[in-house]
Amino acid sequence: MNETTTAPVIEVRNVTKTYGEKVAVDDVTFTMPPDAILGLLGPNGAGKTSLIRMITTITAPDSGAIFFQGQALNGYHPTQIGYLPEERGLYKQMYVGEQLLYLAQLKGMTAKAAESRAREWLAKFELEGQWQKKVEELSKGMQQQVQFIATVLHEPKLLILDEPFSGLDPVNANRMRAEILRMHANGTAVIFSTHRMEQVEELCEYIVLIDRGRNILQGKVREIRRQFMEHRYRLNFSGELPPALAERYTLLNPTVSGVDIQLDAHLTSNDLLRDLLNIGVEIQGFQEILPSLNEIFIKRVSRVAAAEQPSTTP
Ligand SMILES: Nc1ncnc2c1ncn2[C@@H]1O[C@H](COP(=O)(O)OP(=O)(O)OP(=O)(O)O)[C@@H](O)[C@H]1O
Repeated sequence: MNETTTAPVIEVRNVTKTYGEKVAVDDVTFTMPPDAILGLLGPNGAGKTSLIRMITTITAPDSGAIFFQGQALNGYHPTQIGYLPEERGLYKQMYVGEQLLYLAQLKGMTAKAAESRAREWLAKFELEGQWQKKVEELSKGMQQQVQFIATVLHEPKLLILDEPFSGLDPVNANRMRAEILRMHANGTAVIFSTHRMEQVEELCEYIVLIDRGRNILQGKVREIRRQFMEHRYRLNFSGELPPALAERYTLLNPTVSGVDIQLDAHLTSNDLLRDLLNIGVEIQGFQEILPSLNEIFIKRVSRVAAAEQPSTTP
């Protein structure tokens, strides 16, 4: 096996990018995990697109370096990448089929191979009747699916998808999600960029969280959620809650059949369960509450901001 096949698909090392005075990407370092879809997350203006534009060689870093399968990015690598930008970029006046063939040939495919694959892909999205339509005649969602097809047609090693589901109805979003997962299972590396944290939880096992140009958190989603756990449990019960419960614990979000229990850090879930049984709670359900990525993001950002506050002590 040669060295490049075992190297990570993308490695970003100490990359910085400025536009005039604006530092859009500030010393970002991360490596694509070998098996997981990577979620590139951050609020509007965080620097995600600036980073992606460097990975796709549209722009170059001011400092730092990006490696594709162990090689410094070069002019050949864009043919190995499929990029679906947030701002869709199809030629509106061109016919769908003609456009797909044109874009696939730019990525090095022959017209013949591109045509048979384009027809297969259009059929998957039930768009086979659109070959002879102009892009501007399609609905927004259909245009997005055509652009997705243009992104994947040349079977890139790396797929970069910026908000791919925006504007799609649930059926088409699910269809696209299934295709992304299928390609990933077949060995395509995927970077999924979004500010919609809940979508990341459905698709990604690994995240890189960017805020104001900086990488403020990265790792496996499950481990990050554990790291930010708050010893909080959701209890579902039947009947009345014994008053002793409220005397012993901090209770949150009560409803007629459920309540969240905040536990002191030195107690375990088994301690709590034992106590609930002793008190006489009729337990219907019991589950640890893991924080959502949204909550983690807000917490992490506020921690970073607090650490950056200038000291008020003289
Ligand atoms: N060509 C440019 N010239 C000047 N400033 C830019 C340019 N491109 C981006 N910026 C600035 O760099 C910062 C990062 O922008 P970027 O588009 O990378 O963010 P983003 O995370 O992709 O945001 P969004 O989720 O809104 O797409 C922003 O403050 C933006 O205004």
